Amino acid sequence: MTAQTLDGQATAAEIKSDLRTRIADLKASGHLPGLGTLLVGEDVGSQKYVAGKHRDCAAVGIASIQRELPASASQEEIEAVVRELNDDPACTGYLVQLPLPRGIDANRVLQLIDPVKDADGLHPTNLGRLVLNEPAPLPCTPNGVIQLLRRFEVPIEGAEVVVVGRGVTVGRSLPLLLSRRSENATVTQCHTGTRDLAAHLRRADIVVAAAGVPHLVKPELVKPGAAVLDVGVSRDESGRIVGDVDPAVAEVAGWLSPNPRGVGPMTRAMLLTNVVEAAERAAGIAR
Ligand SMILES: Nc1nc2c(c(=O)[nH]1)N[C@@H](CN(C=O)c1ccc(C(=O)N[C@@H](CCC(=O)O)C(=O)O)cc1)CN2
Repeated sequence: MTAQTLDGQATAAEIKSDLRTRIADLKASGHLPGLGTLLVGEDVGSQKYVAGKHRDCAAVGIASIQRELPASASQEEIEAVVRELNDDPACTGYLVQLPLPRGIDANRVLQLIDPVKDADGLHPTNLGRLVLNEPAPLPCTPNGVIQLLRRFEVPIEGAEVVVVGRGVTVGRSLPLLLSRRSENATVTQCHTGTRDLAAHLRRADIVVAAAGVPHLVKPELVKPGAAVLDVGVSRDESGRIVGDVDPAVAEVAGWLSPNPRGVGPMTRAMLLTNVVEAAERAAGIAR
């Protein structure tokens, strides 16, 4: 068997093309969406991701507001920029790029973001809304995973899903999304405390690997025909991405997301979607 590729790059391009029309409608009604980013420090990966987000904005017609601080910035300096972005009317949605430098209380920073402008869906109010099943901006990578599964018609209803990882941006909220009535999956969350990861993986219909452990998911751990999504990002000596999934899994799986060009571009497409939806809400445009 050779797995069907869950092509995130192509899917994200389709989503962006749909968003262009909505952005044109917003602009025609005098509402210009603007995405703000705050990048603290010089992490090369984070710089790349933020640059990609602004490239996407330029491509679809969203205005960009880029704020940067050095790695030495204090908690107070970071919080001051967050307050500025809250008050800036040109910035209709924004995010603070994670991770923040060591010593910074990221939760305090996230809590300061105006929930209405939370483009990442990571503000505690919006995560709480997700728990309560109320409308809220959805966390970008988890929503990107769901959209990729839906668009490639991977059966989710009733599926046994294993999510490996419990980080703030993916692992914590993905099980919440997958277990909503609209998805109806049965989800097992695995992490470093899981006693027999192999046993969980072998019975999964869908595996989402977001542990940050290179090639953690090997072909012999995957049920034939399963869908496998590779979210993990590690880098080799030359800076190339090494995912959580051994590429040889393609010989066993029914679907496999490449890495790069799988879930990463979908994360960015979902961010743009959140910005457009927030601008539409502000403009009173119902969808
Ligand atoms: N505030 C946030 N911080 C972080 C998030 C997040 O959703 N919000 N997620 C990750 C990083 N991330 C988004 O910020 C992200 C990761 C990967 C990509 C992407 O497009 N990757 C490309 C490859 C790019 C490369 O060559 O390095 C791909 O997969 O094809 C976009 C965004 C942590 N921080």
